[in-house]
Amino acid sequence: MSDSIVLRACGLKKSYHKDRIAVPVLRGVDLEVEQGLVTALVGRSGSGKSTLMHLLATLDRPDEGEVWFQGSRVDNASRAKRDQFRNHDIGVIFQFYHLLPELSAIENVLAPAMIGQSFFRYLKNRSENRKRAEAMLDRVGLLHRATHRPNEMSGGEMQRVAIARALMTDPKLLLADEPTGNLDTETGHDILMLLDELNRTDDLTILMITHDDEIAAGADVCWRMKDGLIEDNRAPQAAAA
Ligand SMILES: Nc1ncnc2c1ncn2[C@@H]1O[C@H](COP(=O)(O)OP(=O)(O)OP(=O)(O)O)[C@@H](O)[C@H]1O
Repeated sequence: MSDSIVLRACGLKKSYHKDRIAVPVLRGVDLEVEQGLVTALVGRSGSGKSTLMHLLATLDRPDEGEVWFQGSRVDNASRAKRDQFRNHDIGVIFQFYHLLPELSAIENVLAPAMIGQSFFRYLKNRSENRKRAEAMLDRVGLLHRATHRPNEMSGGEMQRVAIARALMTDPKLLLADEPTGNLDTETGHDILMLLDELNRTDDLTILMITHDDEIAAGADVCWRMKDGLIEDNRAPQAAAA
């Protein structure tokens, strides 16, 4: 794998089963994500984008094919290696934020540190973890909402908390599944600006799933998906045309 490719999918296939009948959703997907770029994966609803993202994040396993991260195969790695990959190497954000409703903003941001470290290590690093969580909330402009719970925040604020949480472990790659899909146009634009800034200033590599051609047009690279296959990979402006 070339050094500049952070994540690569080769020949990914996935079917869901309904009444013992296999429904193919991914039919042999090849995809590459280049270091330092914002890559868009664009396709219509039902084309298989979220299924693919789950496989890339090792939240689910492919029926066939491979997922490689920085030269190591992750789809069939040991549970410990997949945990390491999910908890440290990548950050994931979703359309509906997936925040824990009982926890405040800062507790949500701290959650990956709690999951990724042993209990005793977490206790030992408690003040360091807290400082990092505060810094991440500050990074997304929400330190003043640290003690607020999700039901006391707007959609845009919840997505910022989710981004801060994803940044907590200093990931090399951010996977974003329709990050603006639940937001009004202006708030969605603010979130895209924040992601763009994280890419440019913090050198965060981003793979963003979207059904919106206009959003894809803002990416450095655009992969277009149709019916469980990558249709093409071209400059985003051309893809949006
Ligand atoms: N757990 C499941 N069981 C059965 N079928 C599923 C399951 N998850 C997804 N599917 C089907 O797989 C296909 C692809 O779904 P997926 O969510 O990956 O598409 P998508 O491109 O992300 O769509 P959207 O933009 O609407 O989220 C759809 O036809 C969906 O109905």
